[in-house]
Amino acid sequence: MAQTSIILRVELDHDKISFGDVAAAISKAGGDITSIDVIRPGKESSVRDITVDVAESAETSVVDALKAYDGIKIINVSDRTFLVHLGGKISVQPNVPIKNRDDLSRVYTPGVARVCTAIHENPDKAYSLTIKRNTVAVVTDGTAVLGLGDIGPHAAAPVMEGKAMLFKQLAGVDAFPICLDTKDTEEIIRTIKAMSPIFGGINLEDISSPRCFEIERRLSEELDIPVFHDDQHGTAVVLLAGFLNALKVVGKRIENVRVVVNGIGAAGVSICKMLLAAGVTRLVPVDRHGAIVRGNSYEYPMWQWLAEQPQVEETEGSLKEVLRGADVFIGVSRGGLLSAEDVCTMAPDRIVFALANPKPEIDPDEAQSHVRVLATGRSDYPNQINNVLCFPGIFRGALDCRARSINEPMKLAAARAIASVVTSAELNEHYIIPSIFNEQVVTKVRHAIIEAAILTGVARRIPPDFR
Ligand SMILES: NC(=O)C1=CN([C@@H]2O[C@H](COP(=O)(O)OP(=O)(O)OC[C@H]3O[C@@H](n4cnc5c(N)ncnc54)[C@H](O)[C@@H]3O)[C@@H](O)[C@H]2O)C=CC1
Ligand SMILES: CC(=O)C(=O)O
Ligand SMILES: [Mg+2]
Repeated sequence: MAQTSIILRVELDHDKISFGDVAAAISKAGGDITSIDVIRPGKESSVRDITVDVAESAETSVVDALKAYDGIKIINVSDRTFLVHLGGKISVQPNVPIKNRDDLSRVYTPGVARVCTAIHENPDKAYSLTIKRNTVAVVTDGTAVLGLGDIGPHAAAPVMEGKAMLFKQLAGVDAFPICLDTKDTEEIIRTIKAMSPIFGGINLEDISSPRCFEIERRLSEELDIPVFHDDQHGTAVVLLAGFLNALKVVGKRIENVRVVVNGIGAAGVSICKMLLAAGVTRLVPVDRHGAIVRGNSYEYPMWQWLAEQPQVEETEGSLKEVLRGADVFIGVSRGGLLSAEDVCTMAPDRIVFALANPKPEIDPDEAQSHVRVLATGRSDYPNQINNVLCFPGIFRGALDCRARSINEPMKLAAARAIASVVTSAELNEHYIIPSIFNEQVVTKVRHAIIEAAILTGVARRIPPDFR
């Protein structure tokens, strides 16, 4: 069950209520007290901050239970998730201090002019003399933010700031969130191209399909730095890693399994492509209207491409109809589409990847006892399939070897690297994918990316540890 943590600031009238009564009321309403701070002690009354872990669904019950008591005044209820967002989550820090005029004249005018001239004479020097070497733009237009949809560029910012934090903490990459106030494909392409000189790579994020395909394709062709739409390829890379390991757990072979992928948008298209490249022979892509079927015609080029692949089935039907007998379900659509009854129609030893965020396609608590392997995009359940397992290492590797692009062999190598972090001795139903805090993940993905970039000729520099 999804948990949250709240801080209740309360004033207690000691003649009317004891702290023991408050603790009992919180516990009865489903809360678990994890810490207590006395903010203002006093004989007659006191003010305390009580931190409570509680299921998201029971948050209001805890507050309502306390309101029912005489002698307790609720001064404030803070949600700890909101508290970590106060003032934004990142900032820019200088690498060198400016302590005197001499420092000033070197980091800024007049000294800086000589450095500008050197870059003007040799643009490659931008990599050694500016932040370009280590900086990635995380760019969105706010049109497909998590599973929340088109919530706009302002509302998308907390996700992009979060990604920037992860880039830095996990891989030492400086990433900057850019939230564009336009949905126009050409304007997005023009804007990203115009700002690209300062960046060593472009991570596109939460841009809805089908525009995201054209934006990525054009930018990849027109820029000489890597452009990577993480919702497409990051998700597909991590999914493939989990998929390969899940098949090992249930003892099925990739060429025999029937796979249903629901939601053929940014993530779904890339997942289908990667599954086919990895050897899946029976694929059923599904979107809102039902299965995408071999031989039919479709308005979106990517759906049309799928309908022309020999591995795509000819069976028409709704999601629930085509799910019958499937070995694997992969959802990258929206939350709450399936029930336990639906997944029970799948083949024995079923594998379910319910990846919609924040609410999976099926409630994990409901699905758990009916499937052999369950994975979601969430951090509060085992087997978290999240592109954060991939993008820090991918960009660390791409920046270190100054890759021109991130190609298919590099993505496949990254997927295998992630899968390999889980050893056969460790592999089980609840551990098909490593934790994002496993330090081997970034190291192995970086190594795989550089190796594949060198082999495929897109590396412009051989990092010292590869010489
Ligand atoms: N766990 C992870 O690492 C990731 C999860 N996701 C999640 O996957 C979902 C989709 O993300 P994107 O591909 O970026 O969005 P998108 O907007 O590009 O694609 C969503 C697709 O789902 C389809 N869809 C919507 N409702 C549907 C329904 N009831 N049945 C079948 N198809 C339906 C839409 O028509 C669209 O084609 C989101 O919930 C997102 O949070 C996306 C990327 C990474
Ligand atoms: C994880 C992610 O990128 C998404 O849900 O959109
Ligand atoms: Mg995303």
